[in-house]
Amino acid sequence: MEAMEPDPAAVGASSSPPAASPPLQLQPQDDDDRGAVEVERADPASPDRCAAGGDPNCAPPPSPVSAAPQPSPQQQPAGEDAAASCEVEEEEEEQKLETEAVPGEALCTFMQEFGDEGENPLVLSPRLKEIATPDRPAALRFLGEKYNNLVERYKQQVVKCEDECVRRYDGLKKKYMDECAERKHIYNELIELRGNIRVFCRCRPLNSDEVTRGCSSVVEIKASQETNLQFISSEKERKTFKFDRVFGPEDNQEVVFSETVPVIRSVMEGFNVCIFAYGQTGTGKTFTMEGIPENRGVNYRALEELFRMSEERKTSIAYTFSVSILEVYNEKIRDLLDESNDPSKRLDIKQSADGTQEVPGLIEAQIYNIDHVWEKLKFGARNRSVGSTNANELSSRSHSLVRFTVRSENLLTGQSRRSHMWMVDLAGSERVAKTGVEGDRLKESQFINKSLSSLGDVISSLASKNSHIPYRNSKLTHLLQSSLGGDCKTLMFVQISPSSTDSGETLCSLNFASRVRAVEHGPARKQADPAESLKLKHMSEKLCQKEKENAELKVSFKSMQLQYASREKTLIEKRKDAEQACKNYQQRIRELENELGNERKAARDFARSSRPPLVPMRQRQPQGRNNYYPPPSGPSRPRFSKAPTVQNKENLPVITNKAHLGSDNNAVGKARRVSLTPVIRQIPIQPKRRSSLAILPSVSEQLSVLNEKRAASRLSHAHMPRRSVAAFGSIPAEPVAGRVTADATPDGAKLRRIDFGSSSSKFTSPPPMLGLWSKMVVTPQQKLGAAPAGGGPCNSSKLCFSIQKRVLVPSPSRAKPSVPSGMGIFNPALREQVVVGRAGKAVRVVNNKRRQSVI
Ligand SMILES: Nc1ncnc2c1ncn2[C@@H]1O[C@H](COP(=O)(O)OP(=O)(O)OP(=O)(O)O)[C@@H](O)[C@H]1O
Repeated sequence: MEAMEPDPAAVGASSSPPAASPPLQLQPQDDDDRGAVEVERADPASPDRCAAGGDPNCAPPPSPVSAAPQPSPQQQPAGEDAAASCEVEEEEEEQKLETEAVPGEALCTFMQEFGDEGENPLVLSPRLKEIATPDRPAALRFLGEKYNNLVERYKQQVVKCEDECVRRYDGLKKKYMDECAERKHIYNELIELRGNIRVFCRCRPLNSDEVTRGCSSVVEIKASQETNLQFISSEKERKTFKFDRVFGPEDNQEVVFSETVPVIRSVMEGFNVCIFAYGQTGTGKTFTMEGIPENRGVNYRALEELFRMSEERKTSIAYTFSVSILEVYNEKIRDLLDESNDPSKRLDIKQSADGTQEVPGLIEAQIYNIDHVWEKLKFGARNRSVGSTNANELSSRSHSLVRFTVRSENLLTGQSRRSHMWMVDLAGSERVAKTGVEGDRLKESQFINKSLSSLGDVISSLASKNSHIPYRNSKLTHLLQSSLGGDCKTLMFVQISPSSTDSGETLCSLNFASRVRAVEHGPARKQADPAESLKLKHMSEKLCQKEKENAELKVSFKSMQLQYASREKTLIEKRKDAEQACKNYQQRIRELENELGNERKAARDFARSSRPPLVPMRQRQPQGRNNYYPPPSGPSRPRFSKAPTVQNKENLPVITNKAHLGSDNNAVGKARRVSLTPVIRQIPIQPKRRSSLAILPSVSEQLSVLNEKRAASRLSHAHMPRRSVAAFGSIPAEPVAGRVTADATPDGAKLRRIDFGSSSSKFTSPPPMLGLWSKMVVTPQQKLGAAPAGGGPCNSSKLCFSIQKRVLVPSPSRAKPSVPSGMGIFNPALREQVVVGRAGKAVRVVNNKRRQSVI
């Protein structure tokens, strides 16, 4: 037989199993096996403990033959005694026996087969019997290792699966919770939209008395179905009721409150809320609403929650709370916070302006913290009418109502709200016969049943949407009017007993609750503070008024806009016309200026050619000092607006009337320094001028006017530059007073013949200087009334006057008139002379003989 060397790696691997998995302790299948296991335990470090087959770390176990130490002849002691040689022989014999009895081939085959194919040790374990006894321990060790590895692998797989399962479970659970929350949220929204009264059903546990009596439960509530309840009317018959939430006997106060809290929170948002408990006597109405000191009910927890919320929101909303507690006992309202407990005090229900029911005179106590409110609740509970009945030791004999008022003011918007939360613990419906009441208790029961019956009627009417709801049939329904059919959120607890002895009442209560649940009273709405509402009402009225005014103003504004638009259009057109006219005028002015320039030029030329002779030398001033020149004989004479005043001259000559009128012309020579030379000044041409020739006085008028104005006489154009401009600048195109000729000169010489041609009617200003000058030179015959050749006597004299006004040098104010009115005409000395100009005391005359001279 070929000896098998032990593989150190296989040995190491087999000798050190994973720490996490203790080696499987195999139970021996029979005595042989047990012996093998014992061998295994006795020699744990045996090199035979190796794996083979599929395990690469395991090599086939060494053959027992090869593994067994072979005693060499040299190792044997020579000359030992007989006993020692005997022992050795025995050992050798045993080893020989073992080697011969256990062939290692079967084990190797087993291991190979198992290692190659066998995954499941149990499949091959029956083959252990085929293996000879000496090989069994090794086979068992091998199998044990295999088991251990497998178990380890399974364990890892299980852990992995567990992790996976936990993860999936958590995900599914979260999804489920989310779905539930979503469903509840949607359902609540639906309920709010439909305005249903929410109904929670709570079933109390069987009490000790019922248990003792062996009463069974007629109610079945499945934990998985939170909204369903099954009423077992008989063994075969079950009736299912559906409510918004069903609480079983095991549900405690916290669970109940956690479902109630969303409704309670609404009161902080400004909704009116009403929570009431209904049910047979002794079913736990007071327990749910008030609770017991060690296990508080909805009232106390709700107020606690409201105070907590107010504290949480105090930065944005300021809340104030007040509480009123009353009871309806035998159809009378009693104020439970009234310390005087005056029985004569009568309280009644009145409808307020905003349509809600109020109890005037009801005490409304301000509360500031939860301890304070708890005191008030305790005080009210102490005053409540309770009595003992067969059904309940402390049976409520009245309907108890706690009204919690929340006033809020939004600190950011200033909006105020006032909302109520009613918490009602109704008296229990009871069967008189069952409760065994009489006397006062019987009377109480009758009142209780009557008011509960009224409540049932109201609910029925609401459910069937009757037009008339009999709220006023009882104090209870009248008080709860706005809660049952109004715009508040209503929550009803229907309390039931599970006992089979109360099955009739339980069924009644469940039917009633189902009807209540079907009532739709429209969606709730937020309540405003009545004072605030009044203020808002006034404001809205004012707003309406203002809106009306605004609308009227808008209409008038629109019409005005239209008016302005049309006026603007007209004005624009007018302005365009005016601009056009102005342009025309300017064009015309330019034309006239050109004409004037031409005429001036012609006049200058003409004057140069036909200048009148000067006066004799003796009468003339020295040439160097005489600055007087006769006026030009034509329109080319330069324009002047202001002649130098006489006052500005030195050696003002004093010309007396005598001198002036005398025949001696020497006196005239003294006015030598008076300059009559006109100052040339460019005067802008004004387009629009009034015609000075439009109205001219007659000769007599001229003279009188001249006398009157003589004291302040100045050249008219000096004072009225516009007139002078008009006189010299505006030349009518058409002759104003017929064709003007210069035939009226003393010698009949024709100075100038002016034909104005056509002209605009707007330019009917005085004729130009040329024309005027021709008029100025008047013959004595003309003075005496002869009609001039051009325009007749009147026109001639007018022209003369005009020319005097415009051309004459202004005389100083102190100077006396040089020519008295009319004197020049009738004085024989001056008959031949015609005054044509005056400068102070100097008078320019035209002499028949000398033509022109200065006196
Ligand atoms: N869910 C509950 N868990 C434990 N005990 C309860 C529960 N409900 C009611 N009880 C107990 O049942 C008894 C009667 O309850 P309770 O006085 O509240 O009934 P009730 O409906 O108010 O009766 P009544 O109409 O006569 O006033 C009390 O002792 C109360 O502790």
